[in-house]
Amino acid sequence: MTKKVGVLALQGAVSEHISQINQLGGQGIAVKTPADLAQVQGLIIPGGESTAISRLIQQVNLYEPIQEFAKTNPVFGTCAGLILCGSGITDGGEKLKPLNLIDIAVTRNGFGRQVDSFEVDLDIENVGKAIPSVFIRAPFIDSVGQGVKTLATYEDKIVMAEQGNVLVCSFHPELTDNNQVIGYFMSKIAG
Ligand SMILES: NC(=O)CC[C@H](N)C(=O)O
Repeated sequence: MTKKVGVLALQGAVSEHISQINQLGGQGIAVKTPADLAQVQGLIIPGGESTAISRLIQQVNLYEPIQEFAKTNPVFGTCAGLILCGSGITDGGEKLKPLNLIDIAVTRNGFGRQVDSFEVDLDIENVGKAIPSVFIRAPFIDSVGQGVKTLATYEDKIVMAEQGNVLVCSFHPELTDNNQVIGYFMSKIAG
């Protein structure tokens, strides 16, 4: 059966995720409402601007539905989506209500102060070696709680992790031709 994979489509990098999902044999679906969410078996929260996405999640009444969804279905937060899936923001101050799906504390724009955007090859546990990864004003994970597994680091910073159904990464897996990271997420969705 074709896996229906939602991409939260309120703001940010939506279409590139949908085309990778489709290339991998799934059906990518833009999720804008709780009714859309009810149709999918996994959800990607994409990169973009985390405070804007946070505000929109609350406006369209998706905050609790996403939390419920994540109890039984895989969720993948990329870049701004990682910030939203986390449980706290170390550098604080911003009006952002994280979804608390994975026990990580995050620094926003962690690499952004040094250089805005860069590409590196990462060795990612469970996924593969030398995976091209694009970082754009990317956050990093400062600390992980018990039960969170680190999958990749860059310059000693945690940039990819998972806890049960919930996967997060600092970079944009949809922006290269390599689809192994999104393929890994799709393997977590029951067939
Ligand atoms: N590429 C991205 O998603 C950037 C995230 C952005 N810096 C934020 O904090 O929301």
